[in-house]
Parts: sequence; C-alpha cells; structure tokens
Amino acid sequence: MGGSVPTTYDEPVHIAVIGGTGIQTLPDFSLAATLTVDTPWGAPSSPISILHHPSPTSGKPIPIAFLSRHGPLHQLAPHEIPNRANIAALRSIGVRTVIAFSAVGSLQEVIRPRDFVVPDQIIDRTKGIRPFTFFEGGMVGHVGFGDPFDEGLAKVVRQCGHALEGDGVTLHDKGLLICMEGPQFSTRAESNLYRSWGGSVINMSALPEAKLAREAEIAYQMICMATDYDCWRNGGEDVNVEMVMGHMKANSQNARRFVAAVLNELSKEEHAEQVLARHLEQHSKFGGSITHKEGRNPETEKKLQWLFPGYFD
Ligand SMILES: CSC[C@H]1O[C@H](OP(=O)(O)O)[C@H](O)[C@@H]1O
Ligand SMILES: Nc1ncnc2[nH]cnc12
Repeated sequence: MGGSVPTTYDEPVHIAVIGGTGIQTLPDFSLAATLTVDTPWGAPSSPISILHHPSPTSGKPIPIAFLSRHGPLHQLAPHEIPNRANIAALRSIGVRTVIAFSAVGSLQEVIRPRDFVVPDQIIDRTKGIRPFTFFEGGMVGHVGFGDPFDEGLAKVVRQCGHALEGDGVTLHDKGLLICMEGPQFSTRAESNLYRSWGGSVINMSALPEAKLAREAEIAYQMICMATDYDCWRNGGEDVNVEMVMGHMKANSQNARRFVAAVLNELSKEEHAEQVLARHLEQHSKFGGSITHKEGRNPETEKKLQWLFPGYFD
C-alpha cells in the first residue's frame, strides 16, 4: 500500500458523525480507511472516513464513520446535499447511530452564540424540493416521526455536554429547531414568526436528514451550536456567513471535545443496544411494505432491497 490509506474496511461500523458547517473533519482521530460508497441514490456528499477511536474500557480501537454533509470543501448548498445517498451509504456499512452536528441561528436571547443545544423537536420549513423519502415510486411506506430525535441518544449527549460545562461549554437540554429551505437566510418577519411559534434555533440541514435516518432505522441526534441571533434582535447585527464561520472557528475546539466525549461514552459496552438502535430494528420492514407485492415497481424494489437486504422478499 506504500503508506496510502486503505479504501476498504472489513468490520461493520455502527456509529457515524455527520459534520456540518465548520466541521469538515475530526482531526483528533486516526484515519483507518477512506470508503467511496456508491448507492442506488447516487454518491454521498463525501467519501466516508473510518476513524479509530480508542475504547474507554478496553483501549481497543472502535471504528467511527465520518461524513462531511456539505462535501470536503463545503461545495454543496443545503438543498444540494444528497441526503438519501448519505444515509443509505452509512446504513450499508453498518451504521445504526448518527450524531449530526449543525451551526444554527438562535431565536432566543438566552441561547447565546457558541452555546450548544440538544434539540428535541423540529418544524419543517423546507419547501419540498429536496428528495425526502426512500419510500416512493411504487413502494409506499410510513414511519413514525413524532419524536424526530432519538431520546436515548439525547440522554447520552446531554450528560456528556453537562460534564464539559464550566469549561467553555454551555448546554441547553432541549429546543425546537426550525429547519428552513435557504440558502438565503430568513426575512425578519419569518424570524419573528418562528419566535412566536416557540422556536429555539434555526438551520437548513436537519431535514430531510433526520427523516431519512428514521426510515433507515438509524438512531439520530443533532447537536447544534449557535452562531448568531438570525435577524430578529433589535439593535443586533443580522446573521451573515462571516459571523457564522467566526463563531464556529472560535469554538471548534469545544465542538470537537463535545463530539469526542459523546463517542467515548457511546463506545462503552453498556450502550451497545442503543448504538445498534435495537428499538428501531425492522420498523421499516413493516412500515415500508404496505404496497402489495404485485403492485411494486421492480426498480424501486431493487433499490430498497439494497438498503434493507431481506426485508421485502
Ligand atoms: C453557513 S450558514 C448556513 C448553513 O449553516 C448550517 O449548516 P450545517 O447545518 O451543515 O452546520 C445551516 O444548516 C446552513 O446549511
Ligand atoms: N440564522 C441562521 N439561519 C439558518 N441557518 C443557520 N445556520 C447558522 N445560522 C443560521
């Protein structure tokens, strides 16, 4: 191999981190492989890096998949992200837990730039232009999405975030996340409307990522970091990219420490069932098979067989 990074990885990888704006890599981990995965929904945003994280109990390396949502050079706008390919590629290598990271605008005074939020609800303000389901084109399916994030993962994330508090980390345990279409930021009227709905934070990327993760039976939790007060705050400067990037860069060390603490905790044997998302297993087998066998589109069936081997025989 002459020192080059392997392009295959033989073991299943159960945990993934999806990095957002300002988190294009996780440099503190050792790179074990770089995988180029093709899926029936096309190529993901970036090659998947397999990183080695030492198990806190045995010291044995635990593989973690890392995917950069906007591409390695941030070349994909929120509406151009191949979310189906990203989630399908992660599931195909064994991933059942995703920790997603996002830079968000704050819709509340108490959530200050650089604060972290573990959202527990979402309002969908995307415009239907992003492909948002695996179940279409002759294979109808419906999965529950009442709680868009995984409460078991959220508990672990909150515990890790609180353990870092006072050390440059402020954490808000819950929050209503507004996911807007973008790529332009909101109008002031929209920003105030979201505040009147009780919105805590706003981004452009939680959806359809979280919906597709649920369809793929992957436990999913987003960690948000506030970078601005959007445009609702009288007397404050309106959000701009420089502001977002400035806060992300200034606090990236804390963001990475937070993610590392979560990976550390999830690597413990006691979380094995949670990491494998046993509570979601086979949900899509039953929710995703309501089209009678003879009514299915064979092409769609083939794609879904790729994603869920053995489910729809
Ligand atoms: C650069 S500001 C808008 C951009 O930032 C957030 O990205 P991500 O969620 O991937 O961290 C937001 O969702 C927008 O895509
Ligand atoms: N104000 C904002 N609106 C939408 N997405 C964002 N990401 C960071 N800040 C944002």
